[in-house]
Formats: sequence, C-alpha cells, structure tokens
Amino acid sequence: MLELKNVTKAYPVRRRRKGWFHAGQGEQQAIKKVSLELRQGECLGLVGESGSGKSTLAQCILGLESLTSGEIWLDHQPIHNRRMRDIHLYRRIQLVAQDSASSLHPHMTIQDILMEPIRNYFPERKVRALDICLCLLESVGLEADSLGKYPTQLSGGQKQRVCIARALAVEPEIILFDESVANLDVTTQSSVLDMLKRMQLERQLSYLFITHDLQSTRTFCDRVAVMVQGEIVEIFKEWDEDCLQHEYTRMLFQTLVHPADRLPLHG
Ligand SMILES: Nc1ncnc2c1ncn2[C@@H]1O[C@H](COP(=O)(O)OP(=O)(O)OP(=O)(O)O)[C@@H](O)[C@H]1O
Repeated sequence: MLELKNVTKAYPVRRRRKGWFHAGQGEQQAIKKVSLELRQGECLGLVGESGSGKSTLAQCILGLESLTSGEIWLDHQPIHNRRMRDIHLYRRIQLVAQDSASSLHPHMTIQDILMEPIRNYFPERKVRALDICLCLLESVGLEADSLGKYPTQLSGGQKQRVCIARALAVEPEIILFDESVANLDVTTQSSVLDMLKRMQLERQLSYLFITHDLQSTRTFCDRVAVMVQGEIVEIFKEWDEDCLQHEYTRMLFQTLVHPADRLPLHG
C-alpha cells in the first residue's frame, strides 16, 4: 500500500573547522536508504533510539520534508514528487505527531477542532457532525463536556487524545502515530491502544506506530522495524530472541518486562 524505496534525507549542517576562517558546509544523513513497506490493514511498529530518524521518516512520507533521494509510493502512485495535492494526501494519510497538541488552535473549542475536518472532508455529514464529534471523543476516552473547552483547559494527555480524535475524524486509510500515546498514563494508553486496534481491524486501517518503547509494540503491532542511525537494521514479526539479527534489537529485548515470554504478534 505505502512503499518507501531507498529513501534518504540529509540535512545541511554548518561545521566549524579549527584554524579555518570559514565555516564549512556538511550534511547529516538523518535517513539512509530506507526501504519499507506498510501493507493494507497492517500495524507496523518503528522503534529506535532518540535521533535515529523516526520522525523525519514520518515527515518525509507526508511531504513535510523533501527527500534527498529515493521514492515513496502510495498504491502504485508516486507521492514524493508532490503530484498528489496535499489535501488529497492528508485525506488518505494522517499524522499524529509527537508535539501535535501544540497544533491545536488555542482559540478554537474542541468541538470546532473536531468539526473542521468533518466540514472539510465530509460536508454531507454536517447535520450529524455533533454526534460524530461525541463518538470520536468517547472513542478516545474523553468526556462529552470537553467539547465546549479550549485546548488550554485540557491536560497534555487530553490534548493528545483530541489530536488522535481529529485524525480519526478524517477517516484516513493510513495513520502515522509518532509517540502519540507516550504522554498518556498507563491505563489510558492501554484503552486508547485497544480502541485503535479495534478500529484498525474493523476498517482495515494501516498504522505506522513510532515509539521508543518496544513493550508497547508487542501486542499492538504486526511487525516491528528497528531503526539505528538512520537505517532500518531489522524487521521482525516473531518475538523470538534467537531469531534477531541485530545487536541493538537484542539490547532492546532486554528492556522488555518479561523477555522470557515469547508471544507471537497479532496476525
Ligand atoms: N530540521 C532539521 N534540521 C537539521 N537536522 C535535523 C532536523 N530534523 C531532524 N534533524 C536531525 O535528524 C536526526 C533524526 O532526527 P529525528 O527527529 O527524525 O529522530 P527521532 O528518531 O524521531 O528522535 P526522537 O525519538 O528523539 O524524536 C537527528 O540527528 C536530528 O538532529
């Protein structure tokens, strides 16, 4: 469904060299020749240490960052060359970013925030838009009275749930979750993940689930890709330590609560 072929992203960096009068111009490769496939109805985990390039990858998929080289295809259509207009791409792919709560307009109520994508993408649903907003809120575990509130009146975790609800309102085929549940308390995290899993199975949605926390991918993801310094070093499906290829993945396994349990993933 979504295919990344040899995607590379380099950022320019200014380097000062000792004894030189001029700063040199170098580059930092945030992503190095990443090839990855997200299948329809699949939840693909993407784990890696801080700075390994996970968020950059999500930004590249949505065209928020240009590629240095490589290609990204959505259903056999290239999307890296910006032929698909943003509104059409966002209708199909939504991102719930790490700091997406900061994208909530402070002067809009939660109702206005959730109504906006419904009005833009489904004008025919205008009459029942309020009911849809209430369902969305319920699905992310927020009370109905949140509708009249402003983002500043909500906690960080509640704002993050509004962002998830806003992405769901678009009914995209693919959602990129970038540390989207990391700020939630354990109980809310588990109920939001349960809801997302149900929705994924019902609607055959595809998720790219970016996280530091390998444990959270264990029951949620069908496959897990591991990123180290801009490269995908391993993609695994079975939680069998003996089958792991890369030292970093083996190290991540040591962080699991019950590394001795060897459970198969979903699917
Ligand atoms: N706009 C930018 N300009 C220059 N360098 C950048 C930019 N954005 C990211 N980088 C660099 O690219 C590398 C990958 O960053 P990225 O945010 O993708 O990592 P990450 O794996 O998502 O990290 P984290 O888990 O901490 O969010 C980092 O070294 C970062 O400093």
